[in-house]
Amino acid sequence: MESVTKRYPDGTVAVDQLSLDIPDRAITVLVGPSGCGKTTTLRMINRMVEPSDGSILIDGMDIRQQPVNTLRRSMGYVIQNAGLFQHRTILDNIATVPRLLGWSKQEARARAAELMERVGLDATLAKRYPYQLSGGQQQRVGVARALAADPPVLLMDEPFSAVDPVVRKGLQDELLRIQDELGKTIVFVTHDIDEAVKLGTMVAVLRTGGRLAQFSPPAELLSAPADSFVEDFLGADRGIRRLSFFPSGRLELQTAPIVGIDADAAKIASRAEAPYLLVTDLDGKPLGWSEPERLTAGAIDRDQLIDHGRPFLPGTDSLRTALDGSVLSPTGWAVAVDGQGRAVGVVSQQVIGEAIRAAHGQVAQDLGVKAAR
Ligand SMILES: Nc1ncnc2c1ncn2[C@@H]1O[C@H](COP(=O)(O)OP(=O)(O)OP(=O)(O)O)[C@@H](O)[C@H]1O
Repeated sequence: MESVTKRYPDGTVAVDQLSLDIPDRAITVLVGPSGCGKTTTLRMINRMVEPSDGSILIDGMDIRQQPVNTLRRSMGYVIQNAGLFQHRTILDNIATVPRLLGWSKQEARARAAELMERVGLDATLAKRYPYQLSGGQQQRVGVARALAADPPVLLMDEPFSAVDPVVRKGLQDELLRIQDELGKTIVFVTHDIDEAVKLGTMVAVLRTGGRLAQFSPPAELLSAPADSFVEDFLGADRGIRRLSFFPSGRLELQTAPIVGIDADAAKIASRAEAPYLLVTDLDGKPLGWSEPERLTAGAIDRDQLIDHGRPFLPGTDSLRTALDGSVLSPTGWAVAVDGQGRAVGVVSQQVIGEAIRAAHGQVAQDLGVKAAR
């Protein structure tokens, strides 16, 4: 987008000289307060709204150089409340665009069935009508319909705003999974900064009047908000949320404080220096903490153990999850597990704190290098 401005006939400037370099095969999120011009920006990309000034290029070509129908066919469009055709079955809703493109009914329905599976909809829903589906299921249908003709670009306007937080999280995870498989160029509008940070490869924060406040990867947004508007918009627990982008894989784990529930007296005695021991079942899965002097060899009482909090997977989970585990555990130690849930080590809040400080230092250094360039 090159200096794109939209002035509506009544004089409202919805978007003001917006320039954005939207990366392909990634998710770019437009976020900002109500009325800041997000929807207008999105609709200018598929020419539902024409810019008053500036130009929009895709792969270097001005979008005005091709017929509007050709342009729109290359772009799936998903809106809040899915916007499904109420009188068509789910399968036919999804098959709409392939049918418009001249596919046979059979081909279009086969494609629709494939997409239902891809977006996590059970095949038994195919014959139902939209009103017979939950809000979350309807949104999945909306996504499947937008993907039906396999467009390279997907425009999504607050697609998950109308569903409850749990369903919303499921839809977000599903979108990330689908994106991993399909690699579309997605422009996603939301007013929810957490959604933006979770989904975006790049996040454009807009302020009222359609002006760009910041355009950054989410980790950078959280680390270095451009000004007080962005900082306020990011909210109070920015520091904690930022930890989601720091990996936990390099945390130094201790294995000495781990003992099996069948541990004998000698073993318990050999570990007595640790303030707490993590007791595991015979498969190695964590059961809880205990102070070594409280453990009776051969007869460890599960009911006496202290809750071990939520374990984390080193390498997969972030430092935020590790810290959360340590905060939830009354001992202040977090438990690391493998994919099977077996304890592979434990780590203290102090060590996590050191890792956080090191990660902050690294980010500051990276940002410094970038600023100097
Ligand atoms: N057709 C129109 N005519 C005049 N003004 C309009 C028109 N459409 C939108 N606007 C105005 O343009 C501004 C931006 O609207 P837009 O819908 O793009 O914002 P938004 O960021 O998507 O808002 P929301 O989060 O509330 O959906 C608002 O002030 C809005 O009132």
